Amino acid sequence: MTPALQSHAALTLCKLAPVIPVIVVDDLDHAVPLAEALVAGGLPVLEVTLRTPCALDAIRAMAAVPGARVGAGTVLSAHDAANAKAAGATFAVSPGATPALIAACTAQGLPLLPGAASASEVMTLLERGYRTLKFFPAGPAGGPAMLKALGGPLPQATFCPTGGVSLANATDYLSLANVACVGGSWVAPAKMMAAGDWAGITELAREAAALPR
Ligand SMILES: O=C[C@H](O)COP(=O)(O)O
Ligand SMILES: CC(=O)C(=O)O
Repeated sequence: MTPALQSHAALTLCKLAPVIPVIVVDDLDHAVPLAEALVAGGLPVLEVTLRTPCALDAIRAMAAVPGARVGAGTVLSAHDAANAKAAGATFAVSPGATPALIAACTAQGLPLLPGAASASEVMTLLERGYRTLKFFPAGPAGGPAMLKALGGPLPQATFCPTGGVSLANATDYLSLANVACVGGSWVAPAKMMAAGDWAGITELAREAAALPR
């Protein structure tokens, strides 16, 4: 799958909802109820970070939840990409990008949303054929002002800013012409997951899904 087709697939996913939840699953038992709660609230695209031992099993379980579009986050290597694909991930997200990761996702037909935080990184990914990018870490890298500035010379790149995005500032990003959606962990807080507050998470998802863009 060429990078151009990967970016097309990633953009389609980004357009499904204003927010992609960035999820850290510590307890496999949380995976299915969490996915159900987020989908019920209107957030079907879910990024499960490969940061915990049960992340791949969580992806496997969540991929079976009706309406869920489950991808892997923190995909750093060809090995991660292969594991994510085997677990049923339909897309991969990375904080940056490397030639090895790009080659693996291209070979395996796994749409990659690669991270970039500077004009040179964006230009390098555009050169490789990627037009849908993650802007990471969005807040520390300059926030909405930085993205707006990148949009001047590089309007062909569309972003999913992630890192320091919240309900309070999401609209500042979503109102930009070069932003398709935002990513954030605020819709799946560890405390609410530990408490099994799935109704509360559905409410957070509803608020996020209603954000204008
Ligand atoms: O590494 C962080 C993830 O990209 C999510 O960031 P966040 O917790 O600020 O939403
Ligand atoms: C932070 C990030 O980009 C990721 O975990 O994929």
